[in-house]
Order: sequence, then C-alpha cells, then structure tokens
Amino acid sequence: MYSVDFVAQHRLYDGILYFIRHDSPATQTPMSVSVFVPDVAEKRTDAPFATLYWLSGLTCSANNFTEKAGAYRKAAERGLVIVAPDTSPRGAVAADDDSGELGQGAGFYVDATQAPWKPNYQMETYITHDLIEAIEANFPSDPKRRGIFGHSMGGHGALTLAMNHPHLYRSVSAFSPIASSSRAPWGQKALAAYLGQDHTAWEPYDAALLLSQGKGLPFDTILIDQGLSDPYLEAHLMPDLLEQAAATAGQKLMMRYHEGYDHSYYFIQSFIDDHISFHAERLG
Ligand SMILES: N[C@@H](CCC(=O)N[C@@H](CS)C(=O)NCC(=O)O)C(=O)O
Repeated sequence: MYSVDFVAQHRLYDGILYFIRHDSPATQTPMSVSVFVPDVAEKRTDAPFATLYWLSGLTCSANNFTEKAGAYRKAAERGLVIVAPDTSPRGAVAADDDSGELGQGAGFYVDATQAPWKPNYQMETYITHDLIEAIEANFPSDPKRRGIFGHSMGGHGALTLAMNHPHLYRSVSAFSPIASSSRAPWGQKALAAYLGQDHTAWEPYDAALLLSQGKGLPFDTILIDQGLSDPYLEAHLMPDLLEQAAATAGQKLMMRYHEGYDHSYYFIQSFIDDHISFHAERLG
C-alpha cells in the first residue's frame, strides 16, 4: 500500500538524495518528498537509522530545504536520514487560494474540518501517518528514533505535531516558528479557513498554548533559533510567547536570538548544523 515512485536520485557528500512521490490516503493526492540517506545507513545492515523530518514554511515545495538549507554534509557525518515533504497537497485539489498564505504551499500541518478544504488538506494525518508509513516501508529508517524540525509555518508544524504526538517523535527544534498560530495573522487566517470560527478548535494547533499546558515536557529540551532582523518577528512569530509558556510549564527551552539574521534560508543554513547535532545527540 505504501509503495513509492522513485523520481530521481543524486549522490552528494557521503550519501544519496532521493526524490520520491507516493499516494497519500489522507490528502487523496500524490505527495512529493525528498529523502537523504547517508552511506553509513546504506552500509549497515544491523539496524535502521535515526530519521529527521523537516517541515517547510509558507510558499515552499519539497525542494526549498533540499536546495537551500545545506543540511546534508552534517547529516552524512552524523548518519541521519532527512525527510523533507511538501507543505500541502498539490494538483487536482478541491480548493486553493493564490495569496500564498492558504491552500497549496500553506497547509499549516492541520487536518481541515471545513469545506472546501476538508477533502485534501489533511496535513497532520499525512505527516504523522502516511508519510511515516511510506518512509519506513521503503528506507532504512528506525521507527523508534524520529525527530522533527521546521521553519516558520513548518516550525509551528514541528512544535505542534511533536507536542500532540509525543509517542512518534523523540526530539524537536525549530527555526523562526510561528509561536502562537491563534494570535498571529498568518495563523488566524489559515485556522479560520481550515478549522472554522470556533476558536476552541484552534487550541491544539497553538504551540505556545500547548507548551504552557506542559505538552512539551516529554522532550528534555526544545531548541529554537530566531533572527533579530526577521521582518515577521513581531507581527507573526512572537517567540516571547514561547518563552513565557516554557516558564509557566517548567519546560527547558533553548531559545537563541541572532543579531542581524533574517527569515530566509541563509539564516537556516547558518545554523542547520547545530540543529542536526542537537537531534543526533537525542536520537542516538
Ligand atoms: N508570505 C510571505 C512569506 C514568504 C516566506 O518568507 N516564506 C518562507 C517561509 S515562511 C520561505 O521559506 N520561503 C521560501 C524560500 O525562501 O526559499 C511572502 O510571500 O512574502
């Protein structure tokens, strides 16, 4: 059932980057994903290997991370598989929006309950079920050693999915996450469309709220990097809400602010090695 089509593959550093497509029962569409497999994983036969899932931000496809993050040298060195999925269903979907903040490229990692989004925009189930099944059926990926990280909308996705599914992931980190989707304009727009006007339905998708409720406590530490020249810092990201929530819950949070860095993948590539090492240390 969880077969994948191998679209392309490229050798880089000490590993192979695969581009795959697979059918998702949740989104009812084919989904595009990149999967980096280090040689150390290919050569070992005694065990599958720790796997890090990356969730991208608004407007991204499965390729932004692959092309711009510069993650694979360190992943090869630490022996980590890295999986980078698309940010939404694509193609023949029942609904879309051309604002870049909703619809294709902007799935927000939630399961939509509202028309016209509900039939395809089931990104929480896609990431936490269909994607994992497809990866673990086809790659040397250890089901007991998964981590998750992401950027902006994907940082919100990584934090909320980890806190809502702590049995699935053992480590979590984020770059420039949307800290409180129910209080940020990007989040409010998406959650209203996908989940409706009843704000209680938004609560499981608000990272700061979940953190304040102690939902981050299964994770020993959460690492967050944030650029101080990020144009979205105050209006959309609000990292101070995560700091307040962590203090309320007694959660260990490694919040690192960086003078002069913006919201782009140049920022991500500057600190990606630290995130890979952070996860490698926790995933073993
Ligand atoms: N909606 C904004 C945000 C776009 C944006 O900065 N997207 C970030 C994620 S929130 C990104 O990773 N863009 C793709 C890239 O830099 O490769 C816009 O369209 O200007």
